[in-house]
Amino acid sequence: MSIPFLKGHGTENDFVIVPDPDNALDLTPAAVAVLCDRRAGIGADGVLHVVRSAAHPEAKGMAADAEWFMDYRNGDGSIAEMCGNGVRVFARYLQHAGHVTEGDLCVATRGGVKKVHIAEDGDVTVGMGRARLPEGDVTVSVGDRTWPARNVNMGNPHAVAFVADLTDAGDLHTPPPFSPPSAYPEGVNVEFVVDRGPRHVAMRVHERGSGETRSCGTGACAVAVAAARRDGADPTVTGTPATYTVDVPGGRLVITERPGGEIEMTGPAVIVATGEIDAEWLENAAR
Ligand SMILES: N[C@@H](CCC[C@H](N)C(=O)O)C(=O)O
Repeated sequence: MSIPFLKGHGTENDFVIVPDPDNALDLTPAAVAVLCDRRAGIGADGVLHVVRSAAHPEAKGMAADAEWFMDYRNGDGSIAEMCGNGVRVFARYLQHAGHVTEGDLCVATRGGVKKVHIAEDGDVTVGMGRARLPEGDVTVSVGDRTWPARNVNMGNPHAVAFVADLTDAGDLHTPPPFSPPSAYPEGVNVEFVVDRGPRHVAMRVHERGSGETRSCGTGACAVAVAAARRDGADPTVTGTPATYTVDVPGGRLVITERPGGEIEMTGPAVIVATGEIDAEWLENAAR
């Protein structure tokens, strides 16, 4: 028996996409981890499990507003509240599969219903909601160097540190330690950021549950908000939108914070392959 899958990415944040409209698959954390394994499996930063909202216990309540639920999983099998690049790739999959056409649609996520726009030029824009900026001093470290970090919550937690050079972040193979240890009881995504020009920054990220990735959409939004506040821009106070260009190792994202605080993220989303997973292999490998 085989399980259809697709492979896609958004600014090289890559995903195995598993269409499962009726939520019939038992996609255990171990199964997700082997699918994402870059040597023993297909390889990806995470899995986008595509389920009809009405068929998923966590999404039933959103079914009237969004037909499809993005059941996102990190590469280690853990669950995250939200994945910004994932939503763009999810929308591209829905278009690829003929479930939607260009234009506006809604996607249910654990972070609520997200409005998406698929543009003619190939870019996909997602309404990411508002950022929360919990108070509290946090630091992140690499080796014997430590930086203050801004706490930004985009539905999932981020610690944003401005550094002099992106190589300061080291190899990012392991999660950068943060302090105080109680700051993120459920772990955190850590972004290291440098300035590239006016309202233009570049970042690297260590993602909770996936390691260093080539891009993180929620991370880019957190970085844009942290940079705006550092630069004295707060659209929720001034009523003037703030747009930041955020370069990631895998490409470029454009983030706009609107006067009401709503954040929009625009970037590419690509389907690169379709295939079949050997169900017997998956069952054995995930034991
Ligand atoms: N790559 C994602 C974020 C995925 C979730 C994250 N690793 C977490 O655990 O919070 C994005 O594009 O936002």
